[in-house]
Amino acid sequence: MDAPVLLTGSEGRVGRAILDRLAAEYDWRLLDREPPAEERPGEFVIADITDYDEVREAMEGVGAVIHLAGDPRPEAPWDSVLRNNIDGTHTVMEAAVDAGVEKFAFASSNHAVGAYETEARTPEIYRPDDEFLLDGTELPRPGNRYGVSKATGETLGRFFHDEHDLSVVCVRVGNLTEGHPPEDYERGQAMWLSHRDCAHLFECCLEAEYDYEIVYGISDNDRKYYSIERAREALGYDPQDNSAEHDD
Ligand SMILES: NC(=O)C1=CN([C@@H]2O[C@H](COP(=O)(O)OP(=O)(O)OC[C@H]3O[C@@H](n4cnc5c(N)ncnc54)[C@H](O)[C@@H]3O)[C@@H](O)[C@H]2O)C=CC1
Ligand SMILES: O=C1O[C@H](COP(=O)(O)O)[C@@H](O)[C@H](O)[C@H]1O
Repeated sequence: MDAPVLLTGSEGRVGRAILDRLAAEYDWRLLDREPPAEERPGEFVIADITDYDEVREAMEGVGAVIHLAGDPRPEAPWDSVLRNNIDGTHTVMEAAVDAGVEKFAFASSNHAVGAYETEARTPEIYRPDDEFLLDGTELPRPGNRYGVSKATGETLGRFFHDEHDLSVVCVRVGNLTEGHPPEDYERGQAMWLSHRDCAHLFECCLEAEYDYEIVYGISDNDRKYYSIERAREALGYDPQDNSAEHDD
């Protein structure tokens, strides 16, 4: 990818995991409503993703977008996810199409499918010997309004792909923590995404050729109920980390 890459939500946890490892690899254009906390690579645009004109201007000349900006709280109220996650994602995708962007990676979430974790299945599905596996072909099944907003973002991606030919990959990100998986939290260990694998996965989203994809964004954990096969096949994802290697 030679053209600039627009990274929305660059000041957040996922944005920093990406930039820590890929700062020198791309011509970055960073966008966040918060000013940068420290020096960042490339150009920085302070804007709100619900403002079409500001986002369209930031999109000029961009080849690919990694769209992270939004409210990441599973307990976020409807007015916030409606504005930041649904309207914001629609605005960024529309501006991308209008600017002729080729590729769009959308940070979806495990919470788009959280309600598959029924009482009957849990906690067994969080354990290595359980065979239950979601592979990205299942229907969304959110367990909260935040999950609804992420499933909606995936559907917006489908629309902008089918109607406007934008290449879209929706990454259902698991639980990103730095250095080691969440402790005393089986669910978090099953969906751990290390910083190293996170940066690699989003790099794959910038380099691979695809039409419309939904993939799971987790490390190669022994405990898992999300398949990473589609991410391997469609994107060339080759994760290096495994939460089991951090067991005490
Ligand atoms: N951290 C995680 O483990 C996971 C994150 N995700 C998704 O990844 C994305 C990034 O998450 P985090 O980095 O953890 O969140 P974060 O809260 O650390 O970062 C989000 C960034 O987006 C910016 N932002 C929010 N609303 C905005 C708006 N209207 N206009 C411009 N900027 C705005 C914030 O200022 C912040 O810097 C989110 O969409 C989240 O739903 C999904 C699954 C897991
Ligand atoms: O989508 C997200 O998921 C992770 C993991 O969910 P959790 O309910 O196990 O904490 C969450 O930490 C993150 O904030 C959220 O954006």
